[in-house]
Amino acid sequence: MRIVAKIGTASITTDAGVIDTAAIARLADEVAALKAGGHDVIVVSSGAVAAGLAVLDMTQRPSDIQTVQAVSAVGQSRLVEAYNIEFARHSLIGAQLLVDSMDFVERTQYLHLRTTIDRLLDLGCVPIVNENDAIANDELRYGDNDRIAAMIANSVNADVLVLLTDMDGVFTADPRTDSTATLIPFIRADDPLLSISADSGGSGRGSGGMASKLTAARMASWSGVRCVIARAARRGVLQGAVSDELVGTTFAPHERTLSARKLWIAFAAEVAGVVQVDEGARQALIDRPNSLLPAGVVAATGDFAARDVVDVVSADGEVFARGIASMSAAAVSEFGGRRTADIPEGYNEVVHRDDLVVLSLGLSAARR
Ligand SMILES: Nc1ncnc2c1ncn2[C@@H]1O[C@H](COP(=O)(O)OP(=O)(O)O)[C@@H](O)[C@H]1O
Ligand SMILES: N[C@@H](CCC(=O)OP(=O)(O)O)C(=O)O
Repeated sequence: MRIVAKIGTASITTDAGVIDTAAIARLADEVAALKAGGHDVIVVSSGAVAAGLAVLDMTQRPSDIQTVQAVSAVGQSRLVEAYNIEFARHSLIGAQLLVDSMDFVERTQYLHLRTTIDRLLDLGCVPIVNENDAIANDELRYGDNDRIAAMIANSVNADVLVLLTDMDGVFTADPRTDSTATLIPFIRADDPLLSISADSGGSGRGSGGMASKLTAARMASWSGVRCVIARAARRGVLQGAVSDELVGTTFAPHERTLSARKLWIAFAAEVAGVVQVDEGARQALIDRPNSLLPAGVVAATGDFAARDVVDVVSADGEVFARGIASMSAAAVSEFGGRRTADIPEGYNEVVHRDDLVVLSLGLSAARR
C-alpha cells in the first residue's frame, strides 16, 4: 500500500516549541515498520518555522511574513537533519521535497513532482515533504500542510492519508474548549460535516487547526483515498490506519474522484472574488463541461486578478461552481453581459472549462 503520513507542528515540537526528537524517532520507527512490511511511505512534515524560531532564540512567531519565511529556511534543514538521523537507525534514506500550491496546478511541475516521488519510492527512499515556506508567494500559499498532504495523496494515488495531530481524532467540538465533546470514529463520504464545530485555532503552534484537516480529509475523499485523523503519539498508529483499524477518525473515500487540478480549485485556500451569472449560464455550466462566457455574467465582486480563484454564484446568490478567472474583476465588469462578437480578443472566457469545478457535488459543504 501507499501511505501518506502528515505530522503537524503541534506533534513535532515540545511545549517549548523546540523540535521533539522523541516524536520524530517514534514516527521513524512506525515508518520503518511499514517499509519492512513492503509499503511505500511518504512523510509530509511541518515544523520548519518552529525549528527555526528555536535556533534563532525567538520566543514568538514574528508577525511579518518575510521574517517567517526566513525563519523557515533556518528550520527546514534542521528538521530534515533530525529525520535523517532517526531514519538512519533503520537504514532508511530520507529525501527532502519542498512544494508550493502551484506545483499541483501547473501540469509540467505536477508531473515532475509525481515522477520524482515515484522514483524516490523505487529507490527505497522516504520522501519528506513540506511547503516551500521560504519562497512560496504569500498570495498563493496554502499555509497549511493538511491540504498539501491531501494533494500529494491524490497525485501518488495513495491508499490512505494519515493526518497525525495532538488529538485522538475529530471531536464533535474542540475538546480544549468543550469538555462534553466526543470522538467521531467514522465519517461517511457524503456526511456534510456541518455538525462538527472545528475552527482554525488549535494548539497555538499548528497553523490550520481541525478545520483545515476536515478540508484535507474531504479532498482525500474526493481523490478516492481513505483518510485517518489520529494522535501522533498513539503507539502503532500508522500500522493501525493501514489495517483499517479505528485508531482515530476515519473518512471513507468517495466513489467519484476529481483530478488534482480540479481538487485544488474546489478546495483552494483563498477565494478572491465572486462572479454572478444569469440562469442560462448556470444551466449551461451544470449541464455539461462548458466555459463561462462574458455573455452570461451579471456582476463581479472582489478585487480579483486573472488567475485568482473565484466563486460562481447564481442569480439568487447560491455558490454552485468555483474556478480560476481568466481575467480580472475590472475586465469581467467591463465585458460582462456582452456577446462574444463585441469583445476584444483574449477576453472571450471568464473561466475556462478546464479551470471550473461545479460544486453541486456537495463540495460546498466542505468549505473551510
Ligand atoms: N472538532 C475538533 N476536534 C478535535 N480537535 C479540534 C476540533 N476543533 C478544533 N480542534 C483543535 O485542533 C487542534 C489541532 O490542530 P493544529 O493545532 O493545527 O495541529 P497540527 O499542528 O497537528 O496541524 C487541536 O489541538 C484542537 O485544539
Ligand atoms: N510549513 C510550515 C507548517 C505549516 C502547517 O501546516 O503547520 P501545521 O498546521 O502544524 O501542520 C512549517 O514547516 O513550519
